Amino acid sequence: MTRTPVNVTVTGAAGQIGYALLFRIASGHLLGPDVPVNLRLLEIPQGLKAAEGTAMELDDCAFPLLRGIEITDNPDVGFAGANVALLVGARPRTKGMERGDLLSANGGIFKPQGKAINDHAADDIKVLVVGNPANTNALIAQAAAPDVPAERFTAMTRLDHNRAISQLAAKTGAAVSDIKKLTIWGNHSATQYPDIFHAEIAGKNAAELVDDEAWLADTFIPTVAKRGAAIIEARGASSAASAANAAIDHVYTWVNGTAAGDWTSMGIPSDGSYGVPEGIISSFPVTTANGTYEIVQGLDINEFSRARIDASVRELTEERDAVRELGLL
Ligand SMILES: NC(=O)C1=CN([C@@H]2O[C@H](COP(=O)(O)OP(=O)(O)OC[C@H]3O[C@@H](n4cnc5c(N)ncnc54)[C@H](O)[C@@H]3O)[C@@H](O)[C@H]2O)C=CC1
Ligand SMILES: O=C([O-])CC(=O)C(=O)O
Repeated sequence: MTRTPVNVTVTGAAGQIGYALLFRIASGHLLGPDVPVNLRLLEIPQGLKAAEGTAMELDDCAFPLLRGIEITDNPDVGFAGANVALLVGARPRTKGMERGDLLSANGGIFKPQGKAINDHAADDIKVLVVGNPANTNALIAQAAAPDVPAERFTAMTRLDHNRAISQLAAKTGAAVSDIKKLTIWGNHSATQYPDIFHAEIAGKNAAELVDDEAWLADTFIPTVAKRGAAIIEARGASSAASAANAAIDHVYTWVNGTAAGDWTSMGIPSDGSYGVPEGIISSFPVTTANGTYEIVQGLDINEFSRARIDASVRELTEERDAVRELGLL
């Protein structure tokens, strides 16, 4: 049986994450090795020529699963019939820009894109926002799409999740594949909280194995939370291949499910679980199955974790209030 191709829209397709992402989508890593895809590349007019160049290279790979590529600067065209949308293009913070300016500039991108998704995407649309500030950009897009179920709008904290697993593996000498049930809570920002209290290393509790709260507070958490800045410092550009890899992981897991005995981290609209105000897009531990996700319930949150979750959630509510004042919600 030939499968109907899945329409995948990528915004910011000519950027550095786009370049690391598109070839992996086309080779079957986003959805699976038997799922054909149509790519829609959405760029601003200045990015169209570079996107055309990338499309030429995609052609040159002769990917068996790639059934078509469309390039546009019109969101209504870019999201038409989209089943999966990866919102990567965003306005970066430039010198002298205040947070309010950044939120306002991104509102100008994510509000119209949310509306275009509302009006033109397929009924089963799944949205991942990568462009920063990812959680609040996802909230802006979601608010502009009242006809799409809110839970289809997600923000990427999978890069933080993967970074945390890697740091924990390095500290304990464990294999990455032995680490399960790690959680990123809150915002994709320096306030995020990587939580190892429920994590397991080869079946044993990670926090008990590490048994070093000073390392947790002074090394692990800041290393994970500030890894983006450290990459910029070292590379002279922000994380691109690892961000693209995390976007692939996020969507693959959402569509294909978490493994038994494990969970992942996704920025999702809060339902009020764990005292996180309903509606804000915050990272939680989630399990996925059949294209849907559920927050892992019943975890015991100790004082150490509570203070850090609350601090990151406070930042998210401040961002929500700021974009509300700007008329973006
Ligand atoms: N959530 C996460 O974990 C991570 C998020 N990021 C964020 O991802 C975003 C993209 O990063 P890069 O690819 O490195 O940036 P980049 O600057 O290389 O590329 C961004 C692309 O977006 C395009 N663009 C801008 N406005 C657009 C619009 N309205 N519609 C369509 N395209 C538009 C630009 O023309 C450019 O080609 C940034 O906001 C970055 O901070 C980066 C790493 C990790
Ligand atoms: O820090 C940045 O600008 C890019 C980013 O989000 C990350 O690497 O986590």
